[in-house]
Amino acid sequence: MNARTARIARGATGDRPPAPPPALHVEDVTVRFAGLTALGAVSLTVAPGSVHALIGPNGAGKSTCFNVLSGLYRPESGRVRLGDTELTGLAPHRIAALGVARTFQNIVTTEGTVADNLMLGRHALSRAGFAASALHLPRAVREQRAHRDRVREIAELTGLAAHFDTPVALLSYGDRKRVEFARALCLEPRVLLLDEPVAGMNGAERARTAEAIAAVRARLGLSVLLVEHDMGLVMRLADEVTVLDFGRTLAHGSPDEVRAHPEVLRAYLGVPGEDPV
Ligand SMILES: Nc1ncnc2c1ncn2[C@@H]1O[C@H](COP(=O)(O)OP(=O)(O)OP(=O)(O)O)[C@@H](O)[C@H]1O
Repeated sequence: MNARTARIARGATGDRPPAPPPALHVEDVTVRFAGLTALGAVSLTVAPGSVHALIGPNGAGKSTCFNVLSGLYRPESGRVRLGDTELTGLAPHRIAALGVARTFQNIVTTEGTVADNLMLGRHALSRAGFAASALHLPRAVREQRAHRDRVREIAELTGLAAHFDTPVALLSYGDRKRVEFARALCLEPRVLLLDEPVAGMNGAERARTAEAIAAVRARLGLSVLLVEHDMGLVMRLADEVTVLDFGRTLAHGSPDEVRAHPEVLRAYLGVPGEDPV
């Protein structure tokens, strides 16, 4: 295990507070689908260590923006940068390796225990190699143990410790969705893209997930870009909010500024002067 892997296996934080991640810059990004402008010169910056929410009505372009950031779509024009590192046009696994991890709206986890699923999230960080692991060489055994310790810490941070050895198929919907969240964290990202993390959850599950996001942000110091329709959650967690509508930036500011913005009220409710939250 080299020094970097050892640090990651121990945990990104160690005893010292984590170094702040670089800012994530989206600059004038345009994506078109057969003439439809899904994103028209959209710009936003996720400040280091902040929670930035991306909101907007259905079809506004939020998922398209996530797909550009995670490398699934290549923009027609514009750039994405993590600090000085160009992410535009890189393959998804390269972007993940540079520290930008994402979750998806739909649950994909159905097999294995919570621990198994979180260990899968460590795969990209594993240095020992298949042969060394299969032969149980001491180096590989040490690395596996360090990864498992870290995975247990992440399970604690995300409220999954009690379910660590439980098959995911036996978990509630909310817990399974939180396994996806925890698995993305197992990559030790510097920026986490959360796509509707509480969609379909009941009130108690939403509260647990909101707590987990706040805990992760406070303890790991990473930046979060959050797409979510639950305005209560957005207003509670976000430092900054960008509002998209028909692929354009409608408003940007603090949750309070955005909540009072007349264009936002119009886009959400079709009437001025009412609160969307
Ligand atoms: N692969 C695609 N091919 C064609 N059109 C697409 C594609 N993906 C998205 N669009 C269109 O681009 C626009 C933006 O869609 P997008 O899914 O990004 O919106 P959204 O804000 O994420 O919506 P929702 O809240 O419903 O998920 C929509 O008009 C959508 O129909």
